[in-house]
Amino acid sequence: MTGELSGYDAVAEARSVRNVLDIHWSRICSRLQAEVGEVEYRTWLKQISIGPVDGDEITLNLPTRFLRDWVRTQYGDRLSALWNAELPSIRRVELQVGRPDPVVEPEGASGDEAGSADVAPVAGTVDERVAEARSELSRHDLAAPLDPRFTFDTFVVGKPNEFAYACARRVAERPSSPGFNPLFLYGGVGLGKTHLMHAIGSELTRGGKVSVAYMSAEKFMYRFIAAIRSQSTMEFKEQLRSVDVLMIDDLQFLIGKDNTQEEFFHTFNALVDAGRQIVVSADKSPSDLSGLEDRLRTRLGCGMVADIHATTFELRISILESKAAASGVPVPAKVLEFLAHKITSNVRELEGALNRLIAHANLFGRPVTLEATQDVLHDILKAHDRRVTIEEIQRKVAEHWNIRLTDMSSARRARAVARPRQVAMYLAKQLTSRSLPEIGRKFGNRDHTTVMHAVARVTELMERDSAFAEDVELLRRMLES
Ligand SMILES: Nc1ncnc2c1ncn2[C@@H]1O[C@H](COP(=O)(O)OP(=O)(O)OP(=O)(O)O)[C@@H](O)[C@H]1O
Repeated sequence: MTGELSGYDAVAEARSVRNVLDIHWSRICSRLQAEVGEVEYRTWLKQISIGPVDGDEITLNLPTRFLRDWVRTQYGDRLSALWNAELPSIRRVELQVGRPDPVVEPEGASGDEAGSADVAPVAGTVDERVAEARSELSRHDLAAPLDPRFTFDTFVVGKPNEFAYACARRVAERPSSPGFNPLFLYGGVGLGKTHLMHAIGSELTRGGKVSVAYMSAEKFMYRFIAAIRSQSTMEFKEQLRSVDVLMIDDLQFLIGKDNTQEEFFHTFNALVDAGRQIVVSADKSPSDLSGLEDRLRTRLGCGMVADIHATTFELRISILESKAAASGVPVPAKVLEFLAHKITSNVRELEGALNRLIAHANLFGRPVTLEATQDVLHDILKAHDRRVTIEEIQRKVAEHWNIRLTDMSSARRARAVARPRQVAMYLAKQLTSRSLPEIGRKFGNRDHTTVMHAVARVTELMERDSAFAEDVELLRRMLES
């Protein structure tokens, strides 16, 4: 790679500005999907296409007037807020009845990067594009604003994230400490990387003495391309290199974007050499980010690398408890447990589900119950459907009554063990297509009549004892829905 971009590269990358809007839009769509659920999203929001940006306003098109009106009343504010969070220069969203903009092939684009996946064509002559880009660049702040909700206080710490949390705290207390620069946070989607970065930023800027620039890698690319188009790369570099702390989120986005990677590499070196702090997040560790330049990966890995592991049940419960308490709406422990069992993939989805429940409770003034939860979150829960296995049933039931998993197949007959075992057999009959003899075999080679007896006994007990019935019902819902 060379230090400067050729004119050809510059124009080619400049063409992707429109594509960058598409990228922002696809991120917004993912968020909306997580927030409102698959069904609502498909019914109302999927039909939106993005139109032009004019000043601080972006136009979104919908195919019919009815859809436009509905989306405007139901989601208008949320769409504006999400666009503003992605691109702070956008403050308003105009919803129109219309079709997507036709894509215009630019001059001189033939079989080059214009056809590649990350570069979409943009209309206009080079001069027009430069002028447009300049005004666009001047409208944007260097960095995205920090989200005041993402602080250390609101971050719930547990085993899976305690190391990353401790490293983030340390950087916020003493930036540029040896061994902690760069700080590289990595982990799966929605596990709190952005939250921790914003928390570091908020902590550091509190005194007003430290300048922090936080931006996503996409935004970094977008800014860089806009600078190239407006022939102001020097200003862009100077701006970036004047901050005390630079934080780049979702670095994996730069994979395959060689020119932007190169620019980032130079900025990175300039800042670290000047004793400034860098914080980077990605979905993988530096060594696993194949597609990033080797020298960049090496530099990224030479400070502190901290991973955020997948959440545990305990952490999910703590997060839900904390978010429910902050909302002021009482949410029964059983509902929190249910959610923490069902939605295990990422915290964003978990939070989205809880938010929907709370919004529903507020809107209709009804208490949150397990039944309401099943109803309101029907689509989300369905997306988390899985085939239930007997082993899973045994594990959940053993956990629930706090007995050893081996007791599911042991010969012990004490009631504390025998009753949960009967419940597990009952659930195996209800939730799987296994035959009675097959179920018996999984429970320490028991006879099919033992399973029949267990099913009858549990059914009878459920009729007599409502607390017991509720327990079994909760387990069934957790395993099944
Ligand atoms: N430990 C936690 N305590 C409280 N909230 C959390 C925690 N972990 C994640 N969250 C919340 O979950 C949501 C998603 O987190 P965040 O955006 O930080 O994830 P991410 O790891 O950056 O995801 P992505 O890979 O999509 O960029 C945020 O609203 C965040 O506040």
